Amino acid sequence: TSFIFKEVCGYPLSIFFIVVNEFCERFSYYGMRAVLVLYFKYFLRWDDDLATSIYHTFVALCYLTPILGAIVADSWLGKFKTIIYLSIVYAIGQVAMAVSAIHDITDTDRDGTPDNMTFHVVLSMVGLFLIALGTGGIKPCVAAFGGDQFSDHQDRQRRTFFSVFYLCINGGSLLSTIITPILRAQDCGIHSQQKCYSLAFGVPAALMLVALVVFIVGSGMYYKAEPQGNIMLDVCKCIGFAIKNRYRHRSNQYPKRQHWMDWAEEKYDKLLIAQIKMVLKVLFLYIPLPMFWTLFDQKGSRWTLQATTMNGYFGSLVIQPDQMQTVNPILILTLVPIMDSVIYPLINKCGLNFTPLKRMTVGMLLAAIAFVCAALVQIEIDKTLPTFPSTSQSQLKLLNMGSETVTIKIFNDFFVLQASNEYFTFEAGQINISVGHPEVRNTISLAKGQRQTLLIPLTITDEWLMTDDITSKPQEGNNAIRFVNGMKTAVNVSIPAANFGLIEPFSYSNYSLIKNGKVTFTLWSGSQSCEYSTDFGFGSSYTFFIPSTLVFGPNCQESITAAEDIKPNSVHMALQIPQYFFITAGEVMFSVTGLEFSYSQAPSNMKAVLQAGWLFTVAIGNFIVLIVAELAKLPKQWAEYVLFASLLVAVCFIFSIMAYFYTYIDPAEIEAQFKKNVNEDDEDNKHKLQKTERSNGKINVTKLSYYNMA
Ligand SMILES: CC(C)C[C@H](NC(=O)[C@@H](N)CC(C)C)C(=O)O
Repeated sequence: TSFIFKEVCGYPLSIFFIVVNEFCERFSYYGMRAVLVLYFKYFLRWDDDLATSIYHTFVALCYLTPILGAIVADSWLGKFKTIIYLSIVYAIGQVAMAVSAIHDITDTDRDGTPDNMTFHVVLSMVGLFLIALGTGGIKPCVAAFGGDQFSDHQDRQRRTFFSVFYLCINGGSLLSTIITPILRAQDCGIHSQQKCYSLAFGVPAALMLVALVVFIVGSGMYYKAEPQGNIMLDVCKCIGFAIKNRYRHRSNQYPKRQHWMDWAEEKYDKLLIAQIKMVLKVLFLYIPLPMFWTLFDQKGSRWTLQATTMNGYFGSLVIQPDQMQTVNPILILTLVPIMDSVIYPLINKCGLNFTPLKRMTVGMLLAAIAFVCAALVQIEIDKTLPTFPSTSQSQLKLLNMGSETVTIKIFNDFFVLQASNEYFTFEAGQINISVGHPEVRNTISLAKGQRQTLLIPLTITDEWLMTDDITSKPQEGNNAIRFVNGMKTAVNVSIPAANFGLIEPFSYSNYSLIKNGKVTFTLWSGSQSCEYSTDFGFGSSYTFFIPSTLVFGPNCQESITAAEDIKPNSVHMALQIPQYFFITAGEVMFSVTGLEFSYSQAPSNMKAVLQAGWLFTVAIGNFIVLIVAELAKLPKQWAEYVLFASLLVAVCFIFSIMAYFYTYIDPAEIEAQFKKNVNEDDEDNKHKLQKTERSNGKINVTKLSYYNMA
């Protein structure tokens, strides 16, 4: 096909449109993904489990659909048309998501909640399906289409293109993951103001349209390789025939052939057989690769959970656990240029031959180191976690509402207490407690595996109360707060984000989860009020005690006491930076190199197919996380991190052996030789092929005979 070829600084101008398209597309994808779980939870009102499973199913689908897109591109429509058509599907999906998030559409009673939830659920599921089809479908095509724009002698420029392409992915995703949560937090609506999910999905939809328009604008400048028929069908038939033919000739009387695919020679073109050999060789090399993604993708799950047990105060700046993930794209934006312009040239200068497969091996090792760092951080966190009771133990603390001294007697031991801020652990199911003079004795039954607080009333002859306390760290860095009312009148406690309700005299509220930062509680009793302000960190639990002596008014703050049930997180989130650094350095060496490697080693008619194969390793990696975590069920999180690191080191060892035996090829050169010799006698071919050997990870033409068996 004809196209206008323009070059800027040695690079085809067309790639400008491709990288801008990728930037906008990744903005659209990651921006939508950033608010998706919250949309499920707060708009569609799904529970956490359903929201999480649908989210992961969607992400997995996004890495399975590339196979479909690649087959359509390489066998039928070509990459250009596939990108256009699937981008339209993608944009429709994004628009469907934005529309599904407009609550006013079905809010007939105008109370701010949709009245026909089925409409919103169905529309958003259709939207997500179209997005998965679009984003996955175009992904292998865009990268391969970008690679196609370079001619055979532009190896260096093509490598730089893949680095810039990766920068755009991360630039787009970084911006959108910052912007869309801000948009979501705005209020919008026609009849009532609600959180603006429609805007948070609408902006990614607009960016996808921009991506499409930018791609179309560059249309006249692209080199568009024509698809060569239904290549995937030919490949399958050819492989099937080779296997059948080999089986038919299994007896020793038939001479062996160099490669099992050579058994297809009777029926299939030698060029096709050679191309299939190239693809199979690379796909074989891919087998160990999912393990890298298994570790890589735990940034969003295990590492974020780890961050929820850490302290996110960076001076006056507070970093939320899930925001730590943005460290990855930020580091990508700095590490890719450093690697390309400093580290790799330096390694070359030292005379080391740092081939793509060696880079990928080092990338895997760096990811394993990242997990060792994560394990070390986890050990530090574990030291600060409270010891919760085992199933045979009970824990008890006391809250003495009066001023009498409390004496606990267990067998022959005595404790003299006003109140206990610490939990006592008991193996016994019952304990005797004596209080005051004259003594009031009580036998308390303890609940196994539980933490409880014994509330000793002001008048000790009144009924004693036992509360069930929290037995795990509050989720997502929240703080679990409750109030005990020691007054003779009911008290209402509220903060702007939560209402603890009316707490009856000598009673207590349920726990409420509140975010970190400064919080002011307002206590009401009749027309009297009291304001109590305090600062919360991450992951703590407190029981606030309102004493009978509380005097409402400006100085009431001092009378209220806080019992710390669970200490706030003390290990700082900054300690996660080394693990992020190593995993991102690993990503640059593994993923950027792998992207380029998959392109450069693929035959011309199966470039997108190999890109899809590369992305398929990401999908498998995600499944392995689920399987290993489920099977291993290690009691300690740090042990699981060490297990994953060890598995990756083992896989890395296997990969390095496979890589050692891999010979780099130049598919274009091999294909050119075939085309040149197409009319010549096969026997002559063997001798005509040059036996030049260009190693250094580039091409080994002596291997041409391997692909060109006569
Ligand atoms: C193959 C993908 C996993 C690669 C790529 N992801 C990244 O570059 C990440 N560093 C982005 C980050 C925001 C998770 C992609 O194409 O999305």
